[in-house]
Amino acid sequence: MTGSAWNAVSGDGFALTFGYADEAAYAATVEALVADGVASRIAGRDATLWGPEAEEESGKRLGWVDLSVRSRALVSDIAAVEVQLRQRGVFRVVLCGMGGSSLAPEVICAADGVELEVLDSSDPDFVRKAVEGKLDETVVVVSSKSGGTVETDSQRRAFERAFRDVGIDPCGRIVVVTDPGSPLEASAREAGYRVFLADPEVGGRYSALTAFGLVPSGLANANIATLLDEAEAIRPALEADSPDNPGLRLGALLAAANLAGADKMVLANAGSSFPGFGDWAEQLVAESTGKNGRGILPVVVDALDSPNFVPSTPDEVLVTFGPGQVFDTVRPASGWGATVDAPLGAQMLLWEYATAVAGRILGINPFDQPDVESAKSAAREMLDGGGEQPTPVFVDGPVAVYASPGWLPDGTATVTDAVAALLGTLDADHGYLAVQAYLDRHRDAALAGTRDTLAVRTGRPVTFGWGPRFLHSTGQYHKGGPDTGVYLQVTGQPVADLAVPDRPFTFHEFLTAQAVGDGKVLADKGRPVLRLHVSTPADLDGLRAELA
Ligand SMILES: O=P(O)(O)OC[C@H]1O[C@H](O)[C@H](O)[C@@H](O)[C@@H]1O
Repeated sequence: MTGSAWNAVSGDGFALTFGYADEAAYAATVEALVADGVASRIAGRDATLWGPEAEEESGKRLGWVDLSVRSRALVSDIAAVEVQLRQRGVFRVVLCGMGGSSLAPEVICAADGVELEVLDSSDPDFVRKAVEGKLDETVVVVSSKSGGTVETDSQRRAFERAFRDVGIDPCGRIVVVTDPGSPLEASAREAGYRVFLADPEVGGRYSALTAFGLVPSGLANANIATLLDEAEAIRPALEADSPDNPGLRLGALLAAANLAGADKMVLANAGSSFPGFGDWAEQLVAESTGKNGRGILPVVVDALDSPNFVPSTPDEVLVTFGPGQVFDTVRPASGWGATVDAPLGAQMLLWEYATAVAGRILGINPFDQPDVESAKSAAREMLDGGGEQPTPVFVDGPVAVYASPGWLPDGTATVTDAVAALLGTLDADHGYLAVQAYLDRHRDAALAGTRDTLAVRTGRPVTFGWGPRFLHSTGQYHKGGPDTGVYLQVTGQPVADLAVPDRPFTFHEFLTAQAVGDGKVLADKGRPVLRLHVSTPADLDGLRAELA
């Protein structure tokens, strides 16, 4: 790699390589971590590592370090339920849950090639399709750590109604995963549902190896014992106060690059069998570090030749997972890069360590999410009728255009000009564009291709997130991280709306309130937000062409 040093560490089941633009800064960072005994102190659940302000939260969030041992007992309990369900002809597993309560099982099941339907949406067309599936063969896992997430509660209500409508008692078909003492635990016990309690000392995005990751994956027949074995195999290396510790190395690299101005991490699959890992790591890194005006922005790309990876910008660290050795040919513009090769369970624990380490170096509490609540309360206000209903700035054919104040030139009258004006606000050195689509992520999947086209068009880092899924992942970074983002929201009319049983709002009203509420929080922070609202799902084709 031109202009940068290059190094490698490997051990039992893992191999990492690192490129760094500033070898001295990187080496000093690793040395300090070793001298301070950071790895063994994380393993020993030392809550003082992130400073006095973070201590209270850290004190109850370090239970993830030895889950590869403590979660063992769950494996047989889950297998017993799985066998019972299969004997009763129940083969379809649907998971209702947001963020940390669904991203891990999604990648675990995909890696194992087993079917798990993840319902992490409030889009009415998406929800309706899930509740109209083969209910006689369905078990629904309702996962929520807090037990108070409105999306998950609404999805549960929709399934309860759907089961009853076809004469199935939801009691034998709903399995709940939650923290002890949550409101969901109480209501689930009252309803007679099977309840798995998770470890309350593990935060959502670190919960892959708790009941949150294991119950839905195990019921879908993924090999969760192997996943725990993989994590257990790498644990000694991660707990060692050594410069060869891969968690220290990766955390130090991400933090040193960040301090040197490379504050975006472009993440790509280099031949691993778990391509969806990027979405899981995205939540872990973005929500853990994106706060107090700082942080690491994950930019998940589809392939090793995707724009932002090739070519990259000087503010990007390039990171791959899997055995591929792309840096033989690809040169990160920043000089900072890493390849991380390990099996899935090991990757998960390694990235958790690396994130906690990066948080310590950057002076960030990696266990809280102080800005997530703001979007939730703005959405609540909209639903209660307290929020001002937005009016479009103009309508161009099938697209109604909304803009936050202060950046759209007067007289703008076409989608083309509005998009060009938004992209024109991007800072050439540090700016990034976030595309946020509050749509049906299966039906409208082609829209995700706009990430690449807009990255080419702008020459800047571009992220793509489905709403409301991203609100529980990168949403924290967008609101709490550096003031460098510009935001393109895409919303639309559903084919048909759907009532949320026994609630005073429909799914589409809820989804709209989430988009408008989050847009308002971003706008209140002075960030440019453009919302394009299409009249029918078919109009998205035209919009895609417009964004190319
Ligand atoms: O599991 P739940 O309590 O329903 O939370 C689901 C998600 O909600 C919030 O958005 C948090 O920021 C996430 O970290 C969490 O994973």
